[in-house]
Amino acid sequence: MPAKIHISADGQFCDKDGNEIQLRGVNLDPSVKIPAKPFLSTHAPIENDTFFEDADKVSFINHPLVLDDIEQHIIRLKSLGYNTIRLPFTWESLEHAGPGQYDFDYMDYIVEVLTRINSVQQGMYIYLDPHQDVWSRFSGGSGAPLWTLYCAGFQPANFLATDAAILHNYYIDPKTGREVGKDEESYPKMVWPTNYFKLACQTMFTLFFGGKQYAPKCTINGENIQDYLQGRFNDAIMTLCARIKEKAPELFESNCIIGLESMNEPNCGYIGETNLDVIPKERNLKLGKTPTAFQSFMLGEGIECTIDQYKRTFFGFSKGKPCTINPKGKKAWLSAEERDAIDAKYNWERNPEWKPDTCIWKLHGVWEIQNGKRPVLLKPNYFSQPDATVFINNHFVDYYTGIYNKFREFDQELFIIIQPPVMKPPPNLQNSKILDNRTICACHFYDGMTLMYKTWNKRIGIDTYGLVNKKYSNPAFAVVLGENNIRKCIRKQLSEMQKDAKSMLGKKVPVFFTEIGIPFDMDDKKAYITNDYSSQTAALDALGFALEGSNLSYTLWCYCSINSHIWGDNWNNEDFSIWSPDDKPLYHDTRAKTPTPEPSPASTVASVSTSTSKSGSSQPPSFIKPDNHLDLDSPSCTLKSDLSGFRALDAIMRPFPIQIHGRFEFAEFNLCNKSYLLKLVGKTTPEQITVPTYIFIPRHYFTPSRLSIRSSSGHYTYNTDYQVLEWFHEPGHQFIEICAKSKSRPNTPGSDTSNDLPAECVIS
Ligand SMILES: CC(C)CCC[C@@H](C)[C@H]1CC[C@H]2[C@@H]3CC=C4C[C@@H](O[C@@H]5O[C@H](CO)[C@@H](O)[C@H](O)[C@H]5O)CC[C@]4(C)[C@H]3CC[C@]12C
Repeated sequence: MPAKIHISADGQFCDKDGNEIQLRGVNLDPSVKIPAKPFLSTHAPIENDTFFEDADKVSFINHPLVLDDIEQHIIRLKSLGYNTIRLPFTWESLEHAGPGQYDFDYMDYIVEVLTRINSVQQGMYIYLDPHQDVWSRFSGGSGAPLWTLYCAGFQPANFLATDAAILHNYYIDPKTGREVGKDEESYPKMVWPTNYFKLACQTMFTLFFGGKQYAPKCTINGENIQDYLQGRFNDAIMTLCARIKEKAPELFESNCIIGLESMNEPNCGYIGETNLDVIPKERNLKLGKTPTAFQSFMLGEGIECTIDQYKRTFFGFSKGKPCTINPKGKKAWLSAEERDAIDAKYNWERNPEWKPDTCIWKLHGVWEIQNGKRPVLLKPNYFSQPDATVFINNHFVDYYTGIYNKFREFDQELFIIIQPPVMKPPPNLQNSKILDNRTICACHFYDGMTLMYKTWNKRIGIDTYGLVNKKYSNPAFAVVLGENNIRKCIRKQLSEMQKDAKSMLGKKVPVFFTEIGIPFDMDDKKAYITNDYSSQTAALDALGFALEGSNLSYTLWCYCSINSHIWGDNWNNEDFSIWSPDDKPLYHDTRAKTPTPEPSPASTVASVSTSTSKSGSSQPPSFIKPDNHLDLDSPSCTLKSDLSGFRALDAIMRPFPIQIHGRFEFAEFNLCNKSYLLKLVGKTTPEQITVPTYIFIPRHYFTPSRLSIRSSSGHYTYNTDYQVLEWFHEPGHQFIEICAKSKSRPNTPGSDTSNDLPAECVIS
């Protein structure tokens, strides 16, 4: 059973004795965004209305994983040294049939998934993520059930005609099953987040967070839609938590489930928009059809509009030819007849003032149609706020208070992970009742350049976090030149995100990167043919370098068991999975490529003591043995843990301190010369040093007989089963440098052989 995770006084994860620990792992798995039965990836064409009509009958069982495959996936992840899983699930998967009609079969399947993960060797730490992207599948992403859109009065079947959302499914030719047109013309790369600025998603978030303030007429069964939606969402999450506790309480007792995150990437909707008649100057994502808010209200009411269109160019996004959209009589809103049927189905009674067939923003006097034909924007500043922090400190806090209270009623010891809007600091919660000592702050990081261009640009980079948070008077100042500076800039961004989060929540709150990752389909998917993953390796290594420099825990986005070269993660053309069954045939064990080690020179043989579990060496927390009978140095040895299928493995597989007997100071893994440096402040223990610092030293780089270690003090044991170095060091400032010796380069650069060898090192 993995040890319980504690939080130290300076906001680091630690064990009960205050030894710092790191959480590393993946988001498992993005397939939860789409139904499994029928299999409705975003490349399933929408041929007729069954997409909508049957949305209440879908099942998500088998997403995230097919039960029988769980063991192999978890073992594979453990071979990377990973100890943590972020388990996304969607509201839709729990409550697709209608409000309060839960899919208990799916919940029981999730219980089984958790149980099976927990039974693989010593299990994993798992936390739950109520995931969403741009509100729901029906508005171009994932998350909420279809009925939530009906609840707001929308007719999602008309989102295409009114440009209320852009859905990948509409860009698939039903005859060929392939995408129509060329990428940039039809469904551009990473166009799905533009839904955050379209009518459907922007309205849903405004209602969810600010319905009471902005849409007081929208009440359902006597409740404002804000309370109705938040209530249903929180109840669904808590029903899942309660079901897990009822069916498998041991998952909580054995430290398998460590906590719950708040809603993934919450969004402010229209809240804060100062002028609905223009595209906000500060919006840095403009791609494809880009209506202003007012234009999207008009389109939603079936009024023809000519709107801006943007293209991705070398210099960012530039305006192309405007485009005229004619909804041809269709509206994004339910007709009276349609709404009556929906209301009868879900037992909804709406405020009589809430007219059907009408834009709710027109209903609230934001705009009107004068003389039966002229649309006029009456209140361009309807959603405007005195300053940019109003949403986060009020609307978001109100929502977070709801889930916080419910979760704390359920459990006081589990972590609650607060997730602010993406790339933005959290609310100021110091001295607030909803900030306790089991709270973690979630951050997500994606490098704008890598994400939007799907390439690793070594020459030009952008300070994405600085840009998003308007830290520059001119966006040109956010540009960085040269790979080294780009790497340092990413490192600086993560550390600033951490600093900003701590300045809002206090230094005692740990910062956890619950999502960070890269697209693997870089350079027009060249690597899938050439097996040259150097761009991906460089991009991922830059993230690894940034994370380890600040001792940041993280779960990579993502591991997708059903990834394919053609459809990526089966969702909106994304391809972020660190592993793909389609990459298995491309795999060559890099160890096999390195020359068979020569018999080690006597001095090296004396450098590290290796042990297996049999030797009685203690077991590091939450770590597994890949295989019991592994003779690593036997020429015939192939790693039993199957690494085939990992992409950019060189950058994913990284040494890291699993548990520090003391405090972290600095770490850096150098991929080029395969060296790892760790600096720490060792604990002052009055008695003999008996507790080591555990460092994950992957065999992928470091062959036990070729380890070269230099340190400021102490002695080591290398546990080959776990790939873990146990370093018994002195108190105070210490360092350790671990290198993989090669035949041609016997010593660490800058050090001679004698320096390589610490006072006490033995190989058994
Ligand atoms: C010169 C460049 C073109 C400048 C780029 C500026 C902006 C376009 C980008 C700056 C920040 C970007 C956003 C950062 C984070 C995002 C969240 C992300 O969602 C999660 O990521 C996964 C992979 O996409 C996804 O599968 C998960 O479900 C999500 O939880 C989606 C993209 C974005 C909104 C990103 C968009 C582009 C910037 C605004």
